Amino acid sequence: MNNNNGLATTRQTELAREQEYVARLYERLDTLRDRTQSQLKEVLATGAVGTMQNRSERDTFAGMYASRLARLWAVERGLVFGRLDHVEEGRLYIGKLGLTDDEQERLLIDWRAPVAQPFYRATPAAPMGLTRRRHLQTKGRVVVGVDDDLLDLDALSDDDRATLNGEAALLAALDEQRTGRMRDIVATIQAEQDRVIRSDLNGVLVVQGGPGTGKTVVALHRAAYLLYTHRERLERRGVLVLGPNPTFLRYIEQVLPSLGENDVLLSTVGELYPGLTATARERPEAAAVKGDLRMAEVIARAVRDRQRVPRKPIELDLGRHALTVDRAMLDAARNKATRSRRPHNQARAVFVRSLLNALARQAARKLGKGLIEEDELADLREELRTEPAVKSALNRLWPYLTPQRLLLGLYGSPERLGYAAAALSPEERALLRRDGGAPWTESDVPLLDEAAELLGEIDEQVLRATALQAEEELAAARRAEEHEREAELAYAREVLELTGLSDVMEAERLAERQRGEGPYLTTAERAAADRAWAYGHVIVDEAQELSPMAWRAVMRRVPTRSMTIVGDVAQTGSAAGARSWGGVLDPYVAGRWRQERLTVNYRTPVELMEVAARVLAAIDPSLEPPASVRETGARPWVAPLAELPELVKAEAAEGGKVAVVAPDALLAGIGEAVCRAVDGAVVVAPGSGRSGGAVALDAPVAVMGVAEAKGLEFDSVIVAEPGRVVAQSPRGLNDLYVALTRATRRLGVVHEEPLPEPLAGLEARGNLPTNGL
Ligand SMILES: Nc1ncnc2c1ncn2[C@@H]1O[C@H](COP(=O)(O)OP(=O)(O)OP(=O)(O)O)[C@@H](O)[C@H]1O
Repeated sequence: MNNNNGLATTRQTELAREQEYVARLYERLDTLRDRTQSQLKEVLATGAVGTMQNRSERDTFAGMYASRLARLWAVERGLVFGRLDHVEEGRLYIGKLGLTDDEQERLLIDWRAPVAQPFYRATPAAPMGLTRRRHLQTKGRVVVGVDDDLLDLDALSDDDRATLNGEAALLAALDEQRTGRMRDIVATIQAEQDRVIRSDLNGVLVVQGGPGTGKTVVALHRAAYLLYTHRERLERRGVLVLGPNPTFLRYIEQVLPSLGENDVLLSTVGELYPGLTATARERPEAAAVKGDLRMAEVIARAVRDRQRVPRKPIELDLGRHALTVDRAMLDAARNKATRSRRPHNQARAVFVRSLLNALARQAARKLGKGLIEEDELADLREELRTEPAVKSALNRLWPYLTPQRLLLGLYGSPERLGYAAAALSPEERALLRRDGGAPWTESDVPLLDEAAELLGEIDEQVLRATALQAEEELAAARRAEEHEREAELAYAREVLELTGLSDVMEAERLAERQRGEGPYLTTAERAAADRAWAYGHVIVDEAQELSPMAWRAVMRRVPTRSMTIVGDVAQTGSAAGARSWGGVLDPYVAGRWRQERLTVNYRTPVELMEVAARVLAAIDPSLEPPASVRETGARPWVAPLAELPELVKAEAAEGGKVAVVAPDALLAGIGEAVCRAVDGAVVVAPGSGRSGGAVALDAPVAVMGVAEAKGLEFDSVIVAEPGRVVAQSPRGLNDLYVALTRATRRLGVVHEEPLPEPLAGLEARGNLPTNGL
C-alpha cells in the first residue's frame, strides 16, 4: 500500500515536471507564431506596388511565411510526445517539429531527425545509447500520462522500473474510438514501421502487409520523413500520393497537414489526368480489358488509324481549277511526318507542309508554269492553305486530336475498333464499345494518358478555331469553373480560420491560389495541373488495384523511379489488378526493387481476424494473416438480412462509426432501408467524389460497396449478403476479405442467401453473450 502510494507520488511529481517543460515548449511555439504572423503582415503591407521583380519577391516571402505559419499551427495537437534519456546526449524531447530557443539551444527534436530514431527502434537488447524512453500523453497543452520503457535496467532506479511500459501507449492509441479521419501515429510508430518510414529515398520500395498493418499510415509518415530529410529536392519536384478512391483521400487528408506537411498532392488514378475527374464505375470485364497491356498497342493503332491514307485519290474543287491528292503524295507526306518522330498533333505540321508543297507544284503545272522558285512555291502553298476544300481535306487526312476525341471515336465505331483492336477478341472489342454520352471511368484515364503521350499538345488557339466541339468543351469547363469557384471560396475561408490566417489573407486570394492562377502556386498545385509533371517521389497506396495500363501512367510521372508502393496482393479486388509485385514491377525495374513486410495488425481484434483468416485461407492456403495485437471479447455474429435496420440501430447506439458493406447490386435497396431506420445514415454511391466521401466519413452510419470501403476503418462493420460479394466479381473472395477486415471493434454478417463456406461457422447473434456487443 505504502509502496503504491509512493509510486503515485512519484508519478505526480513526474507529471508536474513534464508539465513544466511542455508549457515551455508551447510558450516557444506561441512566440514563433506571433513572430511569423508579424513578418507575414509586414510583407503583405508593402502592397502590390513596385516592379514585377519586387512583387514576385514579396509573393515568394509571403508564401514562405504563410506556409511556415500553417506548419506552426498544424502541430498544436500532440506537439511533444516523447523523451529520450541518452547516455551521451542527455535528455532529448521528441515532437512533431524541431524547436530551438533564441540562443539556438535545442528544446524539441523533430521526430524525423536522425537523433530521434532510437525513440522508435531502441530495445532492451539494443538500447542505442538510451537508458530510458518516455512516452508523454497530452490533452491539449496538459500532460496527462507518462509511460516509460526501461532500456538499460541497471542504470535506473526502482521507481523508474515500476512505471508502465510503451505497449500501454500503443494500446491506448489503438483503443480510441474512430473519428472518421485517419490520425498521425508519430507517438507510437513501431520498429518494423520505422524501418519503412526511414528507408532510403532512391529506388522502388514495396511495402507488403495484411490488412490493418499500418501500410497507409506508414506511407504517409514516410512522405513526411522524406520531405524533411530531402526537403530541397522534394519541395521542388513534389510528392504524389495515389489512393484508391476519393473517400479514402478524404479519410487520410489530415495526416500530412497534422505533421506540418501541406504540399503533397493526393490523387486517385481517376483524377490523374488534368481537367477531368473520372469516377464512374466500369464493369469488371471491361475494366480487365481496358487495364490490359495490349491496350497500349490498341491506342497506338488508333492514332495511326487517323493517319491512314485513303485508297482512292481525292479531288479538290478550287473553283478556278481542280487538284488531285493522289496516293503517292499522301504516302510521301505521311512517311515524312512519321519519320519526324513527333507526336501526332505536332507531326501534323510536317504532313501539311509536305502535302501543300506537292499540291502547289501540281497547281503550278496546271497554271502552265514549269519549275518554280521556292518563294513562288511558298506563296502558292499559303494560298492553298486557306482554301476551304484544302482545309477540310487536311482535317480529314490528319486531324488535330484531343485524347478525349480519339477515345470517343474509337469506342463509338466498330470499324475503328476493328482496325485498332485487331489483337483483341470480338468479345473484348464489344466490351470497349461505349456511346458518346457515357461518363469517363477510372479505367479510361490511363488510356487518355497514353493517348496524350502519342498525340502531343494542341495549341489552344487551334483547338478553338478548328473544332466546334472544342468550343463547347471550353464553354462547359467555364460553367463548371463558376460552380467550383463557390466551393473553393468556402473551403478557403475554412482553411484560413483553421490556420489563424484569416486576418492577414483574404479568402479570395487563397482560393485563387487553390485554383492555380495566383502568384502563390505551390508545387503540388502546379504539378496537379500539368500532365507531364515529373514528381520527386510517388507513393502508391492500395497499389494492388492498379492495372498494367495504370502503372504505365504512374511510371511516366516518376522518371527517377523513386517510389513507395504499398499494398496487399491478397486484397486485390480489381479484375485488372496485381497478383504479385514482381509481375507489376519487373517490366520497369526488374531486379531493382526492394521489399519490406509489415506483419502486425493494429486494426482488427483477434476475434475478428480469426474469421477473416478463414477467408484468406480459401483465397490461398499459403498466405499468412497478420497477427492482431488486441483482443476485445466481441465475437463476430450472423443474423437474418431482414433484421439489418434494427441491428444497425443497435450498433449506432453503441457509439463510434458504423459501416454496412453491401454487394453493388443490393446497395441501393439496403441503403434505403438503413437510411429509413437510422437518422443521419448515408449511402456512398460509387463515383460520389470527395465531398460525397466527406459526408460518408462524418456520418454515424454509412452504407457502401467494397470498392468504397477499401482502406477505410470503422468501429463496427456489418457485411450484407457475403455470398453475393463473393459472386459479384472474379476476385470476390478478396473483396470479402477486405470487407471483413474494416472493423476495429465489432463485426456482424447479415444474409438471406447461403453463406460462403468460410463463414459457415459464425454464431447467431442472439446466442452470443451480451448480444455480441
Ligand atoms: N504504430 C501505430 N500506432 C498507432 N496506431 C497505428 C499504428 N500503426 C497502425 N495504426 C493504426 O492501425 C490502423 C490501420 O492502419 P492502416 O489503415 O494504415 O493499415 P493498412 O495496412 O493500410 O490497412 P488496409 O490494407 O486494410 O487498408 C489505423 O487506424 C492506424 O492508425
